[in-house]
Amino acid sequence: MSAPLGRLSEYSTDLYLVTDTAMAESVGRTVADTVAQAIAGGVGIVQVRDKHIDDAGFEKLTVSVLDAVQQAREEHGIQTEIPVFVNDRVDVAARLLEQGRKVHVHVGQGDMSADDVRQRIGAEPLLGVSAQEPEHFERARSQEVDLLGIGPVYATQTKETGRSAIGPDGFRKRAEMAGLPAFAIGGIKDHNAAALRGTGAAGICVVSAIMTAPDPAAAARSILQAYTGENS
Ligand SMILES: Cc1ncc(COP(=O)(O)OP(=O)(O)O)c(N)n1
Ligand SMILES: Cc1ncsc1CCOP(=O)(O)O
Ligand SMILES: [Mg+2]
Repeated sequence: MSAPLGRLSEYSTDLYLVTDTAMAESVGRTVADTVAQAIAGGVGIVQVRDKHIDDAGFEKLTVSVLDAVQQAREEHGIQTEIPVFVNDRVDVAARLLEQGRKVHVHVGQGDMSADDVRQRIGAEPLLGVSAQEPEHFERARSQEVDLLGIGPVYATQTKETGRSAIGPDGFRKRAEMAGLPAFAIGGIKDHNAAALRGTGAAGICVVSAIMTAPDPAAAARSILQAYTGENS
């Protein structure tokens, strides 16, 4: 059984895009343009992830994504808010929040602890945590965590995770015991997304299959259709 969506229930959680600047640039696009197109294809949550730029560059990148999200929502008449998560950079998120920008935070097991992040950003922003093991789930449940990223579900070239792919069944088992909304991540494409339907996922997270796609809107639409089984 999947966990209730809690504070995520006001969002479209099925498809969560995690950005990669180098991937977007390799196909001649900006991250902001890619995000805008992906939203047209049905992406409902965005995370800004860039391991290479400094904090000032990351802050600028995040502002460009926030603006692109707003513009895309207006252009496509999307009423539902699309939350933008900051990957790892808690200081940047705190600065943006101080400026009145609405951002959320995602951290992994090797990053700042969820309790410390919460102290830094306050109660309102959403907080996501990467988790793989029962003890990670248990700890997250005792903290003010809103969602978990669980994976890699399939093999991925995007991140050196040091872990074997858990597959849809491995994800299902973990989502069942997680007790928090669980997002599947790692190697998810249109040809393997359907296997995650009915696994208790709150949604699926995608990086390369959208960031490098020639048409990010079409890629998002096709992954979403495969996952939900619904035609848009
Ligand atoms: C939704 C989501 N799930 C998992 C991750 C991975 O986070 P982490 O383990 O901290 O690795 P990096 O992304 O920081 O390399 C994620 N980013 N998002
Ligand atoms: C950030 C992250 N965390 C676990 S797998 C992964 C990368 C997933 O990228 P892709 O969708 O390109 O396989
Ligand atoms: Mg991290």
